[in-house]
Amino acid sequence: MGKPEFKSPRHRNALTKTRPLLKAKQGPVRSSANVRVVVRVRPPNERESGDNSRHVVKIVDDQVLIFDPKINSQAFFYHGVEQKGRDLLRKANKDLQFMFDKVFGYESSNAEIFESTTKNLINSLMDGYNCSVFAYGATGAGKTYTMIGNNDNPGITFLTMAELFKARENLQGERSFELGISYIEVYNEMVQDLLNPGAPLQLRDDGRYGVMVAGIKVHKIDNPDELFALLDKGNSNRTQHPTDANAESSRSHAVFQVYIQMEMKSTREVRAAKLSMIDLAGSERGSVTGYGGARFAEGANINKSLLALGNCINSLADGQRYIPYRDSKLTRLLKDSLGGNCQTVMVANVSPSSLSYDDTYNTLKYATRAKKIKSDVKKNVVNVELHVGEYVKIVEELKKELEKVRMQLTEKVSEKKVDSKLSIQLSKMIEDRKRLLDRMYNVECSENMVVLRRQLKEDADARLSGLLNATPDKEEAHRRLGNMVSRFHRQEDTLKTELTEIKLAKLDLETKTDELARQHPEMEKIVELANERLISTEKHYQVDLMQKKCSLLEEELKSRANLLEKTCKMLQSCYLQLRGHGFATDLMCEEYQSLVNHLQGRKNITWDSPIDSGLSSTSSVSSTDVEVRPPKRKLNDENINGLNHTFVMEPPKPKVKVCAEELMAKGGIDFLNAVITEIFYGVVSNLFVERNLYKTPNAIRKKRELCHAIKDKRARAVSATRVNAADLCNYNVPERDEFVTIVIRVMIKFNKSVVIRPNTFLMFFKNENRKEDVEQTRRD
Ligand SMILES: Nc1ncnc2c1ncn2[C@@H]1O[C@H](COP(=O)(O)OP(=O)(O)OP(=O)(O)O)[C@@H](O)[C@H]1O
Repeated sequence: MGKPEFKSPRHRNALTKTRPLLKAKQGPVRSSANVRVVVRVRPPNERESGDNSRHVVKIVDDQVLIFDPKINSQAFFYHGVEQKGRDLLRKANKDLQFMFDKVFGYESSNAEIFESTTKNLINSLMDGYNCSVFAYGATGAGKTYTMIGNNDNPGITFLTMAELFKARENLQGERSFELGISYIEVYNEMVQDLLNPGAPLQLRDDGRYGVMVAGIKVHKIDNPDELFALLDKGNSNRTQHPTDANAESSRSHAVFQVYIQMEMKSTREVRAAKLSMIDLAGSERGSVTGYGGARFAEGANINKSLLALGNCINSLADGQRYIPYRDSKLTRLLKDSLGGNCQTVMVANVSPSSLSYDDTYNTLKYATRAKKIKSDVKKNVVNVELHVGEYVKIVEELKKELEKVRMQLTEKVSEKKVDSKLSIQLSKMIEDRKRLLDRMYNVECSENMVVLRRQLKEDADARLSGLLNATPDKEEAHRRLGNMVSRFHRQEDTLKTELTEIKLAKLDLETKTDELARQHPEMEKIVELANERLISTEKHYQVDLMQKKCSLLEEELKSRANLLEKTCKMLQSCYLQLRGHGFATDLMCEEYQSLVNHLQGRKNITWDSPIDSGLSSTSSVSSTDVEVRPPKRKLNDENINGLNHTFVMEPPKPKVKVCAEELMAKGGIDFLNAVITEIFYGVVSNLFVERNLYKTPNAIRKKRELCHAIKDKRARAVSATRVNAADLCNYNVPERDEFVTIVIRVMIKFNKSVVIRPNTFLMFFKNENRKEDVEQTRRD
């Protein structure tokens, strides 16, 4: 499609204004554009070629013509003398110059007209702009010839439609087309469907689509043949009557409309455009028609509508707000084409002959006025069809979305049901676990109490065995206690079995609960919470159980304390009586004293052997073993009054004497070292604890040092090849007396006497003060 040949500055402006619109992607985009006006001067017909007429239109160039130009007339002679002035008897030439967008002369073909007018409209149509072309002119001026033409010279309607199909073919890859046509005529102010002749149709104003022909049928066309067939059909139905001016005069205004809908395949943008091609009825003066009656009325109506058209054009050209479209059916129909949303081309057809002087003059005047009309052009990108299409699509999508949401909702609901089921299941499991826990606690309580009672009964039986002689009473008591113990045992067994079952069931439920949480992570938190609660409850039960056991033991302790008190009182009484009567043996006294010591929390210290005389020598240390005895204290009679008084008794003889050599013989030097080291390590720790030394920072430091020293020793001992007891003195003990105490405690703890050679022992006491102590001890 070629570039439009706009030459006038005005139309160049119009073009530059219009071009960006064509590139616009989204619509509607508005702009104003002038009506493009071209004038076609048809060749004079036979009648006009006679002597009685002259040419009143002179085409200067392709845009300018002169109406009624001055004629270089032959010399005017008066009385044989050539006169300088004009012939005053003749009418003066108007010699009016008209300028149009294009002026076509006699030789111009319809194809040329098409090239300069409607061909460019195809681009606009493809961009979604409404376009209209109407042929204006007097009867016989060549309107129908221009619009319809003939077989040899098809009119611009055919050519435009052919171009439209060509464009459709070119653009079919990128967009889909739908084409429809309607063909109507306005005859005597009645609208007829030329493709389906019948009753007159009514015009309706539609707020959205403008003026609509009610009941008009739009024929879908797919190819040019269909179109041309319909066009032929419509033309044949058009009202024609011969007039003086035209033997085949069209007595109606014919409106051929093409509806184009395009959908962009890539963007799915829908564009719609309407092309209106109007062949107006010819204007004529009543005097010209030469007819009266029906033809005259017909002409009057034509003139009326054309007059209304002229008024509309004038109003539009003057920029008035009110345009009298409603004055005629024709102007109502052309409302869109003239001042509406339309790119309009007006082809003004004129006869060159002076026989149509006034008609031509009027046509040229109207055409000039029409040039001033500015139409409000907008691209129909977003149009009804698009909305409908979009809405259908949106509705479809919304339906899908709704369905999806419904599905999700259903799933959610079912999920919620599952959740609810799971919750119920979980709650039941947790309740069961709680019930089991309660039962377990009760059974465990019973079992613990039974065990404790059974143990107490066994203790009682043991005590009883020591207290009673082998008498029937003892046997009876023993039998009774034995029965009770047996009963407790049975109860224990039953309870233990029950407890095992409960624990298994509880474990099973716990596993199930954990499994449930694993399968349904959303339940994990709930399960975790429930577990924590159950654990808390279980701990609470355990504490409760311990308290019960403590209570029972406390009662037992009280009972035993009571028993012990009675026993001690009785023992003391017996002992004192025996002693008073001189029946108390040494052993008895010793045991009594041991008991008293025991009750006081004191322990005996057993020394290996008496220190021999050699120990008196401070300068030399004999190699003889020594037994260090605690100072022997005399029985203090003043202190005999109660057990809480101290009795000084001979320490019992050591039961076992194991010398270092024996230890070595048993396990070797390493074993001896290990034993001693471990003993020391443990004893040191215990010592500090027992003496509450750990409470002071100084003691803690000492303990640490001591422990480190022992550790070092242990480390050294492992690698030592030869160690003896003398190495004991090498310990870096901060305070010697502490160390002495340690050694003593080792002996007590193991209930053994470690034979320490005097020289070894004395090495600890190099200090003179300590040596004195030792000597004093030895003396004692
Ligand atoms: N450019 C032209 N070249 C040759 N013949 C033409 C041309 N224009 C018109 N004619 C002829 O002039 C006659 C009248 O033309 P036409 O029927 O097109 O006039 P009209 O304006 O439609 O008249 P009416 O309004 O009465 O229908 C026709 O016979 C037509 O063939």
